Amino acid sequence: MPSPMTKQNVAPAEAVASIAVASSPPLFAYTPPLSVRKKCLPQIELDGGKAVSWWLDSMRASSPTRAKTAAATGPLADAVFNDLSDLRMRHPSALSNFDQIASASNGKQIVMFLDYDGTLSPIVDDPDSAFMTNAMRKAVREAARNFPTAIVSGRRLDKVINFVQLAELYYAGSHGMDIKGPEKSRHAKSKDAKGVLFQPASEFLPMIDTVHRTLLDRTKSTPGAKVENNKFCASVHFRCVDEKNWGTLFEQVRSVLKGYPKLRLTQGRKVLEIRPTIKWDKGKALEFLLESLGFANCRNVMPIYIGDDRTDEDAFKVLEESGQGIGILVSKFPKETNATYCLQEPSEASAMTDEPSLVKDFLVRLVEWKRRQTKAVSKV
Ligand SMILES: O=P(O)(O)OC[C@H]1O[C@H](O[C@H]2O[C@H](CO)[C@@H](O)[C@H](O)[C@H]2O)[C@H](O)[C@@H](O)[C@@H]1O
Repeated sequence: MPSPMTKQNVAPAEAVASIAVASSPPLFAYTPPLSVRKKCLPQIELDGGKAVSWWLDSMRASSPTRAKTAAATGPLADAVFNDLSDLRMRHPSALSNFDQIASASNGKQIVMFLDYDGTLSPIVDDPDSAFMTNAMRKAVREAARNFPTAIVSGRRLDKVINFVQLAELYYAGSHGMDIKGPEKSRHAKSKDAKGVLFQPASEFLPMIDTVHRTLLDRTKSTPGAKVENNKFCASVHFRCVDEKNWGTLFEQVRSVLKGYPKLRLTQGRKVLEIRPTIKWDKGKALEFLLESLGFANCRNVMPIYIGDDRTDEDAFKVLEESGQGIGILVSKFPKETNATYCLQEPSEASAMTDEPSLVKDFLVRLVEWKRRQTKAVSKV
């Protein structure tokens, strides 16, 4: 059982130094497959030697709107396209292979974990306008009626609850550092799960608050930059910043972080994220929730995690390493991933179909399948 934050789960000074901004590659940046990187040695340093240029490359590659934007053009773009078919073979579509997922889940208790941005809501320019549709809300509500369901987000808890507006869910905000369960749960096996509340980074609250204010001030000269206070972490958005100013913005963020060795920098979709160095992430949150629900060391449980971002990889990795559960990556483009399946292969894509609507289709199908199973069992 993960314990509340103690001195032991704060990364030691050496570990902090090893992930200091100036000397490390980005943790959650889009990384082209090795075959691509080898072909592009002049553009991307494999030894991580030039940290700032590494970060800038990865800022350019984050959240591509077209595959070619991720890879620029020329040999890198060609190599990305050549790797596409290989990645598709390794991470097939969760919808086209639904029967496989259903048969693996047969007789097991599904526990559903859903990321928010880019999974339940489409990616939009303004983070405060990332609303989910009513149809998606209905699909999530139905999922929660049939399976224990948790939203695991980088957002602050109150904001993500406000977007989702469903009382019957478990929520893990701030990349899993702020966990809350429903007052009433029809699913919890363990009575501890009701109203579960866990904040492993609570001692960082004043620090993040100060850093948030300093970032607001330091980045105000960069047009389009947006700083978001996610309670136990802070986000600096560059989606609306002109690419020619990304270097300046990165330096502004780096200059603030220099004073805080207990914070680290990671990257999501067109966003730099400042987080405590504690060993806690979406993967740990998944383990914590499974345990709180009473499914620790349970062989007949099937956790399914759906997410689109680098931060979701921690959860995919936990599932992959435990050999139990299914990770589903939501992405139009090839990415290295620990997920087993993907949603939105090019064959599923159309101008009218965004990734979240495929997530909705998957949830609806899973609920229908579960209902059929329950009916069949009750007839016997
Ligand atoms: O873990 P998530 O629920 O996926 O949250 C990750 C970050 O999502 C939000 O930013 C992203 O979505 C925005 C709205 O579509 C978009 O404008 C931005 O570029 C994306 O990075 C959120 O604003 C961040 O605080 C979360 O950390």
